[in-house]
Amino acid sequence: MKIGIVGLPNVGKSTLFNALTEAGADAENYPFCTIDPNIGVVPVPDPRLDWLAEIYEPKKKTPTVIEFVDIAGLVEGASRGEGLGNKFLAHIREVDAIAQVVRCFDDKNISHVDGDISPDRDIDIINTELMMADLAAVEKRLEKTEKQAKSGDKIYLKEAETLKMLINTLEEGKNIRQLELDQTAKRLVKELQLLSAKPIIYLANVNEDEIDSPDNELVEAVKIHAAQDGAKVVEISAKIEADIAELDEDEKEMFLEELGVNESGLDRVIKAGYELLNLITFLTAGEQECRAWTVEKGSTAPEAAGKIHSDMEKGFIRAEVVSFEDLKRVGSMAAAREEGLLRLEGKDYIVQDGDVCHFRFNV
Ligand SMILES: Nc1ncnc2c1ncn2[C@@H]1O[C@H](COP(=O)(O)OP(=O)(O)OP(=O)(O)O)[C@@H](O)[C@H]1O
Ligand SMILES: [Mg+2]
Repeated sequence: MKIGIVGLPNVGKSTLFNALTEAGADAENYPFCTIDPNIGVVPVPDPRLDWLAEIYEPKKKTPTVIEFVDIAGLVEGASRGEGLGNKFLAHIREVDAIAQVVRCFDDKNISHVDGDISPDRDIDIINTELMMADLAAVEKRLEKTEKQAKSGDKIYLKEAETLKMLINTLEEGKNIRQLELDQTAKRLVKELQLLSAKPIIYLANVNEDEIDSPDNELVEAVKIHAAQDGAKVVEISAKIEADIAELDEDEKEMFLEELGVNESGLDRVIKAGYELLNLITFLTAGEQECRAWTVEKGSTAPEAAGKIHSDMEKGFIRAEVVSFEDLKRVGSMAAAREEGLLRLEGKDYIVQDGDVCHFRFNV
């Protein structure tokens, strides 16, 4: 699951990306790897996993991860090929969700491609480029579909009708994500990898000394825009995050305390990204390893087991499940069992966020 960091040039995308991946490199035990200089694997912070590791004292503690992709800056006209636009847009097609970095910091030494600091205009430029790229993709597909529809085949007629609806939406300047999609539309959006259909969060990148300061007009502008898009805003200062990422754990805590925050901006970005991807976490615990795993919301117990090993899914018998909250309240797995909090669940069980699972299976 990948999140693309998108925005105009010089808005702080790489600074944020470096902070995210730098922080990841320090994560205990996690076999951190940079797949590509522009793709970073980032551990998802989870206090539940920390608690389990304290109780079990396992040899290994393994967080779950998401990937961030640092995409080069888009400029106005990207969808017409300006500034290597087509290549960068192709990178965005590959990601599952978009984090749009919006410049809200002021620094005369760092030039803005369009002159002054204006979150509203910047968001419009980026979203317009994404919509234009979508429009081109949909129009191209419509040409093909219209030829196929000449046969009178209902599937193609319906497809053409849907494509026209998508074109209308884009021409009105609306993102595809704002639409309710039927099956045909869903299929087409997926096949065409439409950019304006991807889930989005906005990251308001503010000056170091303005983090969480009230009445920041620039951040307000981002919030208004995001609300129209049904999206969340996370306020960060990529610059501070880059500095924090270089500290060791103790220094980090002291620094955050001084700033009066209990969670780094990076953690907020990672969590928001995780939610955006419609993912939940289940946990496994034992003396060998305590681990957090990712599944899509709505996954069944065998599907979750399959994340661990395909044999576990194929030979699934049942899952022993206790919710993390219950487990923490009673303090141990033995106590959870005694109090009847450890449930036996079958193959239709829908895994819930925070379930601590043990799978029984046959090979
Ligand atoms: N919150 C901030 N406050 C002050 N300066 C910042 C902030 N965030 C980033 N910068 C600075 O802005 C400059 C541009 O940042 P960066 O290289 O990360 O931009 P970018 O979006 O990756 O640009 P490009 O699209 O060209 O790759 C850097 O000098 C960086 O230190
Ligand atoms: Mg960059």
